[in-house]
This record gives sequence, C-alpha cells and structure tokens, in this order.
Amino acid sequence: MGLLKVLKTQLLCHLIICYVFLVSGIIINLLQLCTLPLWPINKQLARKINCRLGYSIASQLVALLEWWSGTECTLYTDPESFRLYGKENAIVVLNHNFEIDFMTGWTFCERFGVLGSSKVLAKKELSFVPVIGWMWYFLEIVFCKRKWEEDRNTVVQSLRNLQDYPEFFWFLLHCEGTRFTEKKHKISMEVAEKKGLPKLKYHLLPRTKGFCVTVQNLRGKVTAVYDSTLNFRNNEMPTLLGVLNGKKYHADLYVRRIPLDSIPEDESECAAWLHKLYQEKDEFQEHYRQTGRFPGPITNPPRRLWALVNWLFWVCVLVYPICVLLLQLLLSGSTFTIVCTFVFCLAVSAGVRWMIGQTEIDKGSNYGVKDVQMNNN
Ligand SMILES: CC/C=C\C/C=C\C/C=C\C/C=C\C/C=C\C/C=C\CCC(=O)SCCNC(=O)CCNC(=O)[C@H](O)C(C)(C)COP(=O)(O)OP(=O)(O)OC[C@H]1O[C@@H](n2cnc3c(N)ncnc32)[C@H](O)[C@@H]1OP(=O)(O)O
Ligand SMILES: CCCCCCCC/C=C\CCCCCCCC(=O)OC[C@@H](O)COP(=O)(O)O
Repeated sequence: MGLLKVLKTQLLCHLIICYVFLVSGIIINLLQLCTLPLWPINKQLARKINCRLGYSIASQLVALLEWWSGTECTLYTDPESFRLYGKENAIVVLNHNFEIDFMTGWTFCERFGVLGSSKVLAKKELSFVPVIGWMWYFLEIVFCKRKWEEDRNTVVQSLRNLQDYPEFFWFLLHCEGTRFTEKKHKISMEVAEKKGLPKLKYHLLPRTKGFCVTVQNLRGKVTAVYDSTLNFRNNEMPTLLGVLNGKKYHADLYVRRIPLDSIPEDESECAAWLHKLYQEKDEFQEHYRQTGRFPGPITNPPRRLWALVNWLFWVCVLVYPICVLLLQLLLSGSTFTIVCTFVFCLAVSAGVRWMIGQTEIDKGSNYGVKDVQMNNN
C-alpha cells in the first residue's frame, strides 16, 4: 500500500498519465472533427457520437479522481429527487470555490450517466485550451466573454440550440462568475451593500443575467434547477496536482431539486429569486462549517467501472508504442534526434503544466476585481 502511494507521486507516472490524456485527447478531437460532414445530414446522430467521444476524454479526469486518488464523493439529497437524477434535463447552480470543482461535478455526472452530454456556461478563454476546450466546441458548450453586451446574442442563440438536444443533460452555472478569493469577496460585498442586498459569507454575489437567460431559454426543455453546494472535508483546498500525486480528498455535495416551474418568469423577480437562493446556500455552508455535514439524508451513488475501463483502454493503446519509439530513438545513436526529442518532450510537459495552471485559483482572472474598479472610476 505504502509503495503504491510512493509510486503515485513519481514524475514518470505523471508523465505517462499526461501523455495518455494529451494523445488520446488529440485523437478524439480529430475524430470529432471527422463528424463535421455528418452535422448537416444527421445532426442528432452527430450529437450522440460527440457525446460518446467527449465522454472518452472527460472520464479520464473522473478516473483520475475516483480511481487514482481514491477521492470519495458523498451526496446529500432527498431520495425522491435522487430517483430523477440522470433522467431529466436540469440546470445545476454550483458554488465556485475549488480548483477541482469541475472534476467533482463531472464525477457526479458520470455516476448518473450524463457525463458525455454535460454542459456549462464557460468563460471564452477555456475554448482555447487544447483537448478540453476543443472537445467543448463539438459538445455545444455555451461560451461567454463575461461582457453582457457582447454575450447576450451568442449566449441566447447557443441556449436555444439546446432545445432539441437528443440526450439528457445537466447545464452547469457558476453564477458567481469567477472563483472565490478574499479580494473578490470583499469587492463583491461592497457591490452587495450598494445594491442593498444582504452580505454573503461564503459566496461572491451571484451575477443574475446568465441564470435568468438560461431559465428563460431552456424552459420547456429543462424540468428542474439542482441547487448544489460543494465542500471538502477537513477544510481541504484540493488541487489537480494533489489529485495527480494520488492525494485522497472527500467531497460533500448537497443538492436540492427545485422544479423549474416555481422560478419566476419576470427578469427582476428571477434575479431576486437567485439572490435569495445564494443566501440559503450561504446558510448551508455555515451549517457545514458548524457541524461538518450538510442537512438531509446521505445517498451515495456508487462509482462506475466505465471511466476506469476507458482509461485503461487508452493506456494499453498508447503506452506500448511510445516505449518502442523511445527505445528506437535511443538505439539510433543520433545525438541530434535524441536532443530534439528531449526538447519536444520538455515543450509538451510545459504545455500540460500550462493546462493544469488553468485550474489554479492563484493564476485566475481579474474578473470581479477589474470591472468594479472600472465602474468606480
Ligand atoms: C445530482 C448532482 C448534481 C450536481 C452535480 C454538479 C455539477 C455537475 C454539472 C455539470 C458539469 C458540467 C461541466 C463541468 C465542467 C467544467 C466546468 C468548468 C468551468 C467553467 C466555469 C466557468 O468558466 S465560470 C465563468 C463563466 N461563467 C459565468 O460567468 C456564469 C455566470 N455569469 C453570468 O451569468 C453573467 O451574468 C454573464 C457572464 C452572462 C454576463 O456577465 P457580465 O459581467 O458581463 O454582466 P452582469 O450583468 O452579469 O454583471 C454586471 C452586474 O454585476 C454587478 N457587479 C459588478 N461587479 C460585481 C461583482 N464584483 N460582484 C457581483 N456583482 C457585480 C454589476 O453591478 C451589474 O449589476 P446589474 O444589477 O446591473 O445586473
Ligand atoms: C487524466 C489526467 C490528465 C492530467 C492532465 C490534465 C491537464 C489539464 C486538463 C484540463 C485543464 C483545463 C480544465 C478547464 C476547466 C477549469 C474550470 C475552471 O475552474 O475555470 C475557471 C473559471 O470557471 C473561472 O475562472 P477565474 O476564476 O475567473 O479565473
């Protein structure tokens, strides 16, 4: 057991995992590209194929979390709602505090069978991230520049396109718009004060436009909002590098199913509804801080084997050829070729490190800091 723990911290293992992710990801991106001619002929088939291809990429990160790091995911929700998860379209409203909340979200998607079709309102910058950003293009992910005047039309159009989506999907909204930092929290609470809204302790003030427009445009297609509040045990702040090193975390997710019909249609009422929801979420976080758990019964959805099987498949397909290639290179005796290969590997490692950097809060955007300063000027 101890040996396995040490093995998981070894650079060579990380290089192999990243190599498999990158190469399989690029192969899948190319396969997704091949589905382009199918879109005008049979759009629904093209979408279904892309869901399966997307699954093959996203589930590798799920496998890393579930099987490599052994992270546990506990769900607090009522059994009646539980029965509907994965069997309807839903809008998921989730707090945005953690570097791996996207992986945790994906893990719950996997457990309820909606991983390939899961959607998010994501910042535009993520569409340029190799593998994941490119995959998202084919999964009809909705991107925003976080500048409402520029986003309005594209976001509405992308949401409308989902009206005839052929698979059940969860549409994720981080209404805070950016990850929690002390600085962003302080500024957003100044905004709350100016607007006469109650202060939040654990959340940034939610941005309401994206939520209202999503509810408006997915009405009739989506049946519920899943109000989801995530936390990690022992005040842990998990990181992707921690997961890669095999560190085990314990995620707790509290989900309340709210029928979409109960959400006001009028925009200002809808915005007020969301502000109230975040005040409730804040209370749930306070409850967690005080008691170490969320309210409600625990129902643990089991991890499924598919993510692991998919990962092992790619490991088997890709590790042998790279070993043969490296051996042939070493045996070739050409210093130039060996140096070039070494430099190439270094460049690729730097690229993967940059991708991991996209998940790091320290390297996050100035959104929620800059705009207020500009508004104040
Ligand atoms: C059973 C299991 C259940 C659940 C399982 C959990 C999850 C699984 C589900 C799905 C998984 C799917 C995918 C997961 C994979 C990957 C996800 C990864 C990450 C991507 C996430 C992101 O990229 S987050 C960033 C992008 N997204 C968003 O920003 C969304 C939220 N934002 C909005 O909705 C915005 O409204 C907007 C982006 C549409 C537009 O933003 P903009 O800033 O231009 O305009 P706004 O009008 O909203 O803002 C101006 C108003 O805000 C006030 N203001 C100013 N400064 C601040 C401040 N600092 N804080 C708060 N408010 C501020 C300002 O005064 C304006 O007020 P008005 O009154 O005039 O509106
Ligand atoms: C199988 C294991 C492979 C290991 C190698 C992994 C390489 C990295 C993979 C993917 C990196 C890109 C993931 C993108 C998802 C990040 C989501 C996110 O949290 O974005 C932040 C955004 O909401 C708000 O940004 P800011 O807080 O405003 O800034």
